[in-house]
Amino acid sequence: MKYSSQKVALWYFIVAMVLFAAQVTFGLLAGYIYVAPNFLSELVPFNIVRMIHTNALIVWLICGFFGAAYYLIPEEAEREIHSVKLAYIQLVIWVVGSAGAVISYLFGVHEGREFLEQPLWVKLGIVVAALMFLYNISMTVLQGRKTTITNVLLLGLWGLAVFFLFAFYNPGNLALDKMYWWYVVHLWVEGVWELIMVSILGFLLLKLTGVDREVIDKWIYAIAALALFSGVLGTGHHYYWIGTPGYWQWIGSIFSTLEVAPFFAMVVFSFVMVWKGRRDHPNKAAVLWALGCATLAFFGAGVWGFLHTLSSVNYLTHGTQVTPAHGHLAFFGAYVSLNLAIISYAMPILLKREPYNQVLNMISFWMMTSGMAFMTFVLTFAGVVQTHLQRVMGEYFMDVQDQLVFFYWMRLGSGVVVVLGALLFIYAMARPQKELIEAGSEEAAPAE
Ligand code: HEM
Ligand code: HEM
Ligand SMILES: [Fe+2]
Repeated sequence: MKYSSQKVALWYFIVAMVLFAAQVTFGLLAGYIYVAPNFLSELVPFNIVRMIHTNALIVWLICGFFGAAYYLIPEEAEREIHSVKLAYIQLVIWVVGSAGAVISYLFGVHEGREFLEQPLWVKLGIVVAALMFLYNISMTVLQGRKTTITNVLLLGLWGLAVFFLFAFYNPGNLALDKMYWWYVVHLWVEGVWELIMVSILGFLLLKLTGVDREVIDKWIYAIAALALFSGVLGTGHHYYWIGTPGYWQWIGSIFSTLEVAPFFAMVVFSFVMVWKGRRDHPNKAAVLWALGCATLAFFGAGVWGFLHTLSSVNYLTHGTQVTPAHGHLAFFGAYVSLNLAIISYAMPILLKREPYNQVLNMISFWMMTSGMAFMTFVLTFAGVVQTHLQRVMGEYFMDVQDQLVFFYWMRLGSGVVVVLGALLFIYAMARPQKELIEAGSEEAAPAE
């Protein structure tokens, strides 16, 4: 750790990991309700469990991004964070808001609109925390060295905050409501979050492989441009059936197909950097997560996204189990893995524990990855069967659901593996380093 204010990141990562554990646990609960529909139905109905699962996901991913920014910006800008105190106040607001949202949901208080269910006061809290954050990191960058990594990261984080503002606009007209809803949901994950992804990956590859900064910079700019070029009009793939004009079928199909390009470029980027890299970095787990992130994002977002993105295909698959098959692998590959990569890299340094025992971390990678991959396959099969029976043969929704129960059991099984993997990851990060303490090797210099 070069700058003492980087320590703030540690607390963001800890909060992120606690919420991560909660998120996957509620996923498991939702998966169990799918096979035992009456479970908890009076106490905490399925829609509330699902809400906590998806909201906790978004909240911990963003908390991880905050941590990543507080960790890497001092190193990139070559100065301490503008205000450490502000960063801690921001975290407190974040935690209070998250807890407030969960408690509200448990009492059935929410605003509807998937992913944006937070009560108004929580939404306002999110904006206040985001403003504090943007002010803090922007001041740090403006007064320090400006790099491609900080430029693109800042653009992504500002974009994240700006598009969230559409959560406050809730028109009564259902078509308009849906249109603006996608401004948040789509323009985040297939727009500005990709900028966050490529800049954090770029930072990790820079540190882990020792490749020249100029090379990394060119890739970052090219990928950021590709992401925005394809992703903005790619929003059209959500405008097929909501009452928007027919030309969206063409625009959405063409531009969202192009969205595969930035994800493919990120795979090439990561592997080429690791192959070219001169540095044999001791943190193999972080390298594994970084490569896994690019690869799984390509499959989850790119391949599984393309599967149902052409309007002629989406006409049949819209809202079937194909959608969560894609949603799970895309979120896991792109943004969960990204966070776990930067946490794997930064936590040992923040805790002055490097080189740490990475075997457990790497086992957790394979557990989570194989669990999520299996879940994706199972849901894809379920989705194909559902599409055929329900959309082609015209059978009733609930009759078809009854025939899919075998797939839902397998989804539950893979979910158990994912949750165990997640807990193992947290344990691997938090575990005191016995070997090191015994060997008295505390002076082992932490590699950057
Ligand atoms: C990391 C990036 C991505 C993430 C995290 C992601 C996540 C999601 C999620 C969660 C949904 C479900 C939304 C809902 O209805 O509630 C969704 C829908 C969809 N995604 Fe993605 N996605 C990503 C990238 C892509 C890409 C690159 C494509 C196309 C190539 C794509 C195509 C689609 C389509 C067509 C739908 C609508 C499914 C339907 O009609 O039911 N996604 N995505
Ligand atoms: C880090 C891992 C996970 C991520 C990123 C994730 C993400 C998501 C997302 C984005 C959705 C909304 C999907 C959509 O609208 O298409 C969702 C719903 C859901 N997830 Fe997860 N999830 C994860 C882990 C799990 C686990 C371990 C389970 C356990 C079985 C699970 C079970 C469910 C269920 C049952 C739903 C509701 C699906 C529905 O309404 O049909 N998830 N998850
Ligand atoms: Fe989309």
